[in-house]
Amino acid sequence: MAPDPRVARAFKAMKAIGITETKVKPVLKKLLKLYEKNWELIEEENYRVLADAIFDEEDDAKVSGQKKSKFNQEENFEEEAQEEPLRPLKRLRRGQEPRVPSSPSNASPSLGGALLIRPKVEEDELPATSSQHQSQDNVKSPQFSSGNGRAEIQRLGNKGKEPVSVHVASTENRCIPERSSHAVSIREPAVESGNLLLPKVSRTQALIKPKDEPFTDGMFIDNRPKYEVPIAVIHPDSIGKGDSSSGNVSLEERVCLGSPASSRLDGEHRVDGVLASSSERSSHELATIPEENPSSLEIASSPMGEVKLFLSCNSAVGRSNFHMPSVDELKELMEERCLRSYKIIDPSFSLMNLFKNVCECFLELTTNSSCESQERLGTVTPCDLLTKSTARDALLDGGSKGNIYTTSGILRGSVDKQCFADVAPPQVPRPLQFLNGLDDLVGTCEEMVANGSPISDKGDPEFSGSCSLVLVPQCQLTSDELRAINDVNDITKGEERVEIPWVNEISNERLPTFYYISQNLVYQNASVSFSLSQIGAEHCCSDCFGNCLASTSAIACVCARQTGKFVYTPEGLLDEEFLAECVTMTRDPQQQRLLNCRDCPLERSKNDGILEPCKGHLERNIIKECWSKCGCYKQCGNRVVQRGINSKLQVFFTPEEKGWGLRTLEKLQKGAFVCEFVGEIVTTKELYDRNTKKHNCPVLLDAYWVPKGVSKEEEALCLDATCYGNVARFLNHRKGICDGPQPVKKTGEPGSRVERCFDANLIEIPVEIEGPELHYYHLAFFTTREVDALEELTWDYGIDFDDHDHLVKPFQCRCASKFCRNMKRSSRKCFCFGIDCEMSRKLFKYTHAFHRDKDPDLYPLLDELIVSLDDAIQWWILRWCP
Ligand SMILES: C[S@@+](CC[C@H](N)C(=O)[O-])C[C@H]1O[C@@H](n2cnc3c(N)ncnc32)[C@H](O)[C@@H]1O
Repeated sequence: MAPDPRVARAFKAMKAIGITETKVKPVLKKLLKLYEKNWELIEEENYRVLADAIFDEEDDAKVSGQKKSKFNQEENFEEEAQEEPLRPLKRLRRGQEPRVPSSPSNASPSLGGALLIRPKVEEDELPATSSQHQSQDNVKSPQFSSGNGRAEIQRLGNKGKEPVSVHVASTENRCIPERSSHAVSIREPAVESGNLLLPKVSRTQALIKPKDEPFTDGMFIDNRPKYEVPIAVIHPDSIGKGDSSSGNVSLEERVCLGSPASSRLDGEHRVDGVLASSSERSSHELATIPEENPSSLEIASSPMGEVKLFLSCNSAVGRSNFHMPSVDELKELMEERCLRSYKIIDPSFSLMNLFKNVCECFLELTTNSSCESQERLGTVTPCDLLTKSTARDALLDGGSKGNIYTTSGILRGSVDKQCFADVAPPQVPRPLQFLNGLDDLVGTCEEMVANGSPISDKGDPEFSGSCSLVLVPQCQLTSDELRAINDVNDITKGEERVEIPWVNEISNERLPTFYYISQNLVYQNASVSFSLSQIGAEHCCSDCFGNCLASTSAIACVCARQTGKFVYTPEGLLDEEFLAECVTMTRDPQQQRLLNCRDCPLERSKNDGILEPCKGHLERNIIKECWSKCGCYKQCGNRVVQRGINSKLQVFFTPEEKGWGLRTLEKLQKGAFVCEFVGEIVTTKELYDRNTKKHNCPVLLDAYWVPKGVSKEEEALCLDATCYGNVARFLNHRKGICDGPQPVKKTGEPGSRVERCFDANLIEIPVEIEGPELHYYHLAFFTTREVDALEELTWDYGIDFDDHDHLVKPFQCRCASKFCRNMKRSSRKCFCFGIDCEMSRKLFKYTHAFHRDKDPDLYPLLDELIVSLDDAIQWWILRWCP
């Protein structure tokens, strides 16, 4: 008959750690019986229970052998010893001396009556006195024990399910009262073969070195069983007697770790070798571990008598208790993990696991470090914005779970993809940098494993010990790369009222480098002056008070006079009528009014003094906001743009090969202010002097050129956001939202030409804020319609893609709009009307413009005709043109 595969697996697992089948068989049999064939418990943690039971059996066999030879008696002992290995609990009474009565009332006060809460299964199957004896033994002999030097903890099944808990039942406070605030350094106590219940760290999964520490970090994870264990006890006789500061007094005589409350290893009173209530964390002093004794403990005490041990793991200690790990601590931890845990027992040893443990070790020891401490030690330099816990997640999960940058939910996954999809260091800036840094640590660790040699201190003598172990190398990222990484959660670096994160869900490309500014800055020659003396009262509503919008007469507010009404609603949205007007004026070719200047500064700049005919500047509506010189308050409803960005925005990498774009993370109402276009204020001349290829996103501030008759070079201004700019620099050119053929409608009706102009969901509107600097104004973007969350925000650059002499170098537009002006038409010959359809479009455009100016009466008729024809042509083009 084929062996039971589970049995075979158990044999195999044991074989891997050098235990023969002969040894396994009887123990396994007994365990199965004990656990009622609950294999899970046996298989758990790589057959830990089984391995332990076998080891225990071996130990006991030895002990019994010794006893036999010594006393040559106790005939029943062997029988008993044979039973014991079956119960992992047996460990707790190994080496026990004659048992004392089991009544809890007899428990030694020095232990507070440590009781062993056993699983029911044990009560059912073990002699009733057994557990009682165990606990009483421990009560009676409060000595540190670890048998073979290990602190021990056993998880057993309660009916095969629940772990054993060891409770400190007494509420007596065993702390030495009125301890003066002093530090005590205590060496590892001499241990005797065991009487005291101490937690045992699993051989296979030990993450924390158990040698000197009674507890493992794993114990403090909330959803794990809570162990209530007396860590150290004070002999009743020694209380009040001993000089607590005396180095001659033994540990058990002098120290009680924590109050009764803090002796519970739960919640607040975490013990990483440390017990302390969080409220008193600040008043501890630290004793240094003597160099020669790497395994000694650091003990701090507070005036309240609380004592705190700083052992090797501080991950659960609060920030204020930050303890920078020393070389010895790290070494101890590593030794335990690498030498003991891995070398001896773990059958599934792998370098990767080792590596993970190194990382975890490192992180555990630094998790609570403050930024300053990290900086001081030169640790994790490029990673300092990444929380240690997330770094750990990233490291330990290999990024599979994502969530590298957890502070922004939106970033999840994408950043993960970006950082971990590719192993190439430049594309995995932060985590890889971190991993690279740990290479050294791993190397050192491996060396240590191989040689058993301590880690050498090669760090700055000032930080001797710790420094050499914090082996994160010099930052290998360029400052640009670092900037991109650091700005991931907020490209504004705090310049705006809101954070604006970036995300790339498409590729590994990082955000281009630029300097975020939230206000326009003058580059060099631009003549922009905000001197208060220049701004007369006639341009400010000096007579207003409070909120201008609340005043009964809009005209009372000088600022509103320019538009004839307030353009903002009390909700801060653009007035619908005003918005519609702006849209038609800006986007509808029929409504656009192009104004030509005689001496166009733009043409002059472009052609180096050679005057070309002006191509025309769009006439626009302008908003005048109240400002500091006005009588109203800052909260006045006529101040919207100047308050800055208020929506949740995100820079993202577009899937349509448009590069980066901007989107909203929340629904935006129609007429909502989104952002201003901020950049360097440059003269058109300065702009052309720059490399025009690089600077392809300038914005002309030309709304007043004609009326004001701008002719001075320093007053012909543009905004260039290429190097210095705000989030608007990521706004792409309009994106199509219309699907299917558009019905031919009259102007202004849904589906008409105007409707198409809503292709872009933002519109730019000039805003005067500071004063009547007519050649300078702010350019603000407002939504032209309701915009859904995650929708890309776009505006119509107003590019004439056919005009190759344009300031903005045309790009291959991928707006996807049916009405895209950059449709590839050159090769398209259309046979509608027997002419090239590009030509036909132009023809209609110009005819229309001509007739509108020349013959207003003809306009409505012509308009309708053109709309019909143009739509027909476009429909034809889309349908039939090659
Ligand atoms: C103001 S920037 C917008 C942000 C830019 N996408 C980026 O990655 O930084 C303008 C540039 O974006 C690209 N772009 C904007 N709209 C586009 C569109 N509809 N189709 C293709 N490219 C576009 C062009 O390269 C253009 O020069």
